[in-house]
Amino acid sequence: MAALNATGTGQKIHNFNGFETRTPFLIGVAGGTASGKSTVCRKIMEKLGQDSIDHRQRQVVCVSQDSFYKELTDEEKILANKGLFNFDHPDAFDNDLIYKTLKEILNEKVVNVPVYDFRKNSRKKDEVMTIYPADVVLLEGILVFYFPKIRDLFHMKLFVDTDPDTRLSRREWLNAENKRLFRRIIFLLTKRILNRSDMPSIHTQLRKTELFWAGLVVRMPEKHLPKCIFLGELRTGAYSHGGQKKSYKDTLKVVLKDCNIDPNTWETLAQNCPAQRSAVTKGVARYDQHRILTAQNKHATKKYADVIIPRGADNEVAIDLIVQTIRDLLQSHSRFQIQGISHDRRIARSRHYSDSQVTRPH
Ligand SMILES: Nc1ncnc2c1ncn2[C@@H]1O[C@H](COP(=O)(O)OP(=O)(O)O)[C@@H](O)[C@H]1O
Ligand SMILES: Nc1ccn([C@@H]2O[C@H](COP(=O)(O)O)[C@@H](O)[C@H]2O)c(=O)n1
Repeated sequence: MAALNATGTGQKIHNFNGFETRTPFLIGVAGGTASGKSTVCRKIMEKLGQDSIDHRQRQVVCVSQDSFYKELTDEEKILANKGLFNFDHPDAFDNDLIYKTLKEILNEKVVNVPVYDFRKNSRKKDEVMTIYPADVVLLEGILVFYFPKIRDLFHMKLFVDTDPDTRLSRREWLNAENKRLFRRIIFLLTKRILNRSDMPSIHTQLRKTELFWAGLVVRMPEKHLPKCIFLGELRTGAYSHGGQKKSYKDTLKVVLKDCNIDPNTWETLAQNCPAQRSAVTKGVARYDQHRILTAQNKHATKKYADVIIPRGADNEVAIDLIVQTIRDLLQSHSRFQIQGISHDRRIARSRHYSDSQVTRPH
């Protein structure tokens, strides 16, 4: 499957399934949330004996797309805390940084990738993960095949295909008192139920309710308490006591934009109940349509995979085949071999390394 040509310059070129590539060999691992992407990658690393090697010396390294979640704006943070931010959308990731990082990895550069804190929906301050040049680099994530520019960088594409009910029923999740996992369970559960009953997503329903409620507040007589609280703040952009700045105004603005309604003319529109109802109904339908299309595109990325791994990490046969392919790739180098047979590479590599790494790849 994998062959090697020696060039006049001593550079090694793989010939893998008909196309030539220099090391490192880039493998994309996609699949739904909790399908077992990380577990499959961990197993691959273990079977290749890479997990026990110092991270600066590894021939195979694994990076997660999760490291590239974008920093949220203040408005988005408020939405995220309410469970209204869609972390499963391709634009939730810093795709330019993913592309730049992969290009640097392909050029055998030492790269630093952010470390993501799911509890804070934010990158960890002052912490990065240093990826040292390796021969095989795995990038795992829910949407690594979504954008053609990134997808085209992979030499091999794997898709971990675990059915949604299994993903949902992973028992460890239920024991974990962890906000992120809890959110994922709720997300998968509601998605399953809503898909089966052909109802709009929870994101869409929440947006619809929020906009109808916001319209009602606009039409209330001036002295009514909800109007004083919400629209007082909306008009002046004031701080709420002990709360975040302009929270109502900002979240409403994001929801209006999602539904293609102009926030500047919203109050005028909301004074006219039938007009507001019609605009909200249309806007929400458009939002839901867009959400469905994105979800379909996301799901459709499976078609780009070279290898589909049913049952995820339980599929030892598939994992062994992938491991053997990587072994073949590594062993086709004359200077070094996997599992410590040769040390030439470590010596040759040592001049690249700096001691600046803060954390290690998993
Ligand atoms: N084959 C499996 N059997 C049982 N539990 C699994 C299996 N694969 C993964 N898990 C568990 O399911 C959860 C999600 O797996 P993970 O590999 O993190 O998925 P992903 O990276 O796709 O989100 C983890 O708690 C993991 O231990
Ligand atoms: N702040 C965040 C960011 C992402 N998520 C969810 O995590 C899932 C991706 O994780 P994988 O382990 O499956 O790669 C994805 O479904 C996001 O919705 C989150 O909950 N909070």
